[in-house]
Order: sequence, then structure tokens, then C-alpha cells
Amino acid sequence: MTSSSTSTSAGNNKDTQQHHLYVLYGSQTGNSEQAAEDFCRQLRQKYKINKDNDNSNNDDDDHNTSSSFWKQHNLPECNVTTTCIQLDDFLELKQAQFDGRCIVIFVSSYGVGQAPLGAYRFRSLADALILLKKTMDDEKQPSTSSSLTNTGIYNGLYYAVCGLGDSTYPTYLKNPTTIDRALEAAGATRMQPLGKADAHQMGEQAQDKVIQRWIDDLWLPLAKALTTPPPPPTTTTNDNDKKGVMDAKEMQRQTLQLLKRLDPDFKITASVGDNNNNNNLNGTTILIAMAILVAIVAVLLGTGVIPLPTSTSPS
Ligand SMILES: Cc1cc2nc3c(=O)[nH]c(=O)nc-3n(C[C@H](O)[C@H](O)[C@H](O)COP(=O)(O)O)c2cc1C
Repeated sequence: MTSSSTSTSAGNNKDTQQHHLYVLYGSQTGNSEQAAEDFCRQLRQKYKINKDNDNSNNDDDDHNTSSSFWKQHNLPECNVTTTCIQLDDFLELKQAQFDGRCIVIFVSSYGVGQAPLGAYRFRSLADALILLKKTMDDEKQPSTSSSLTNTGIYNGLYYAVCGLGDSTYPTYLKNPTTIDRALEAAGATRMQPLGKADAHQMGEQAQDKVIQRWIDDLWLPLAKALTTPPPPPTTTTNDNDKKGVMDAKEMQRQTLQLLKRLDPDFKITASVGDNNNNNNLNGTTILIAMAILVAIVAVLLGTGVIPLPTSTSPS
């Protein structure tokens, strides 16, 4: 499936902050996809901005108080839009646009601890990020090995992963665990611990109940992450210990570069291509080059440097 849906938590007001959240999923039999969609639907209710003291429009849930979630928690009011999309579609169709500073992931394990449908590419990205981190750690001097380093690609990105699996498999939650660790290894900040929703459990520990509790626990850390002003951005990963925030465009560029290295067939659209790659001619550059060429030919013809073809009349 390659569909995505975008929705918003509230109407627009000029004083209201605007934030965008990608809700990503990888799902073989639909459980993670359902959880992601439920999350987006609940977010619209939870984060909605109520008009002050307007209780006339009573909804059938417990969130319809005169004070919004934001006010209750003393946070600046936010209009949060979400895009619910498969993990690999985020990389391929959205070209890894990390512009919202936050991502929330619902993903299962399939096969033997492998990725489910629509998450293979994201999993290979995760494996590569972990390998990159390991290589960096191995190269570090023993005297400094105690200080944590990361690849720095996702410094400044907030994330949370809810994993779905089945504890009867020896590879229980292997895929969500790998993705969770990879994002941390790349410098992203975990908003809350990995969710462990086990299809084998019943009662209070049943998969859907665990997912709902994980979602309920996320509202506040997510709201804080969305409204915390980011430190000044950096475009370098050289000094990882500085933990400077990576510019979103740079996160995107480095992710796409890595994906291209993992799979040379991976398509990077021209508009988000490698900034350092001068082979990326855009439409304007080509038009200007053509205009200059036409002007040069006109001058050469006008000055007689290039003779005009003489017409021969039929005898
Ligand atoms: C063929 C098959 C393989 C599975 N492999 C794993 C596995 O390796 N690790 C795990 O934790 N769960 C495994 N599961 C359980 C699923 O992850 C679990 O049912 C989950 O709820 C599916 O969510 P989804 O519909 O979003 O894919 C497997 C299930 C099936 C049917």
C-alpha cells in the first residue's frame, strides 16, 4: 500500500504554533497500521484547541473541557497536522522529509525478526545506522570509549516507537527494537521507551490495551517535544560530542545519500538531491544556458563570423 492521509488537530489562529508530525507504520496484517490510524484520530481530539469557555459543542469524549490540553499543561497552543504513512513510503515518496522534528512509529516484526510489508527499506536504513555507530565506536580510542557518541545524523529529532510482536517467537520484537536503537544511534531523542505490544497476551496485557496505554503516555512528552524551541542548527556531524541539532534538510540529505549507497536504484528526486552534487541542473539553469547559447549564435551570425546560408534559385 502506498497511501498516506494528512489531518489536523485544530483550526488556524495567527497566534497558534503550527507543527507537523509524521506517523509512520510497517504492518503485515494490519495491526500496526490500525494503531497508527487510531493514534492520528485520537491526536485530533487530544490536541484540539477549544474556544475559551465554549462548552456548547459537546463531543462524546472526555477531552471536551473549556481548557485545551495545551493550557492544562501550560504549553503554547499548537495546531498539529499529521501524515499517516508507511515507513518506506516516507523514504521513497516523501523523500525522508524530517521537517517536523518529531516522528512516531508503529511497527511489527515478521518472518524471523524481519520487517513487515512496507518497512524493508527503513529496516535496512536502521541496520546501516547501527553499523555506522558501531564502526565509529570501534575507531574511538579506548580512553574515550566511555563517552557516548552517535552518528549525529538525527541530532534534534524526537521519536517514539511502539513495537508489535508475539512473545512465542524467539525473535520477539526484533524489528521494532532494531529501529528504536538505530534512531538513538543516529542521535535522535527517544520521547518514551519502546512500546512492547504482545499478540500472545490477554486481559490487561493484551496487545490493544498495551498500545493504548503507550499512546496515552505519549501525549505529554510529544506535546513538550513539539513546543520546545530547538537549539541552533548545525550542518556538520564532525563533532558529535557537541550534539548540535541537525538541520532538517541536512537530515534528509544524509538519509537519502545513505539509502542511495544501500541501493543504487533508490530514486532521489532532483529537488532534494545532494547539495554538493553540481550535476543536478534544475530547470532555471537549463533555460538560462539555452538563452545564452541563442544570444551567442545571433551575435556570430550578425557579425558575419558565421556566414548565413545563401539561397540558390532553381535554374
Ligand atoms: C509468519 C509470522 C511471523 C512472525 N514473526 C514474528 C517475529 O519474528 N517476532 C515477533 O515478535 N513477532 C512475530 N510475529 C507476530 C506479529 O508481529 C504480530 O502478530 C503482530 O501483531 C503483527 O502486526 P502487524 O499486523 O502490524 O504486522 C509473526 C507473525 C506471523 C504470522
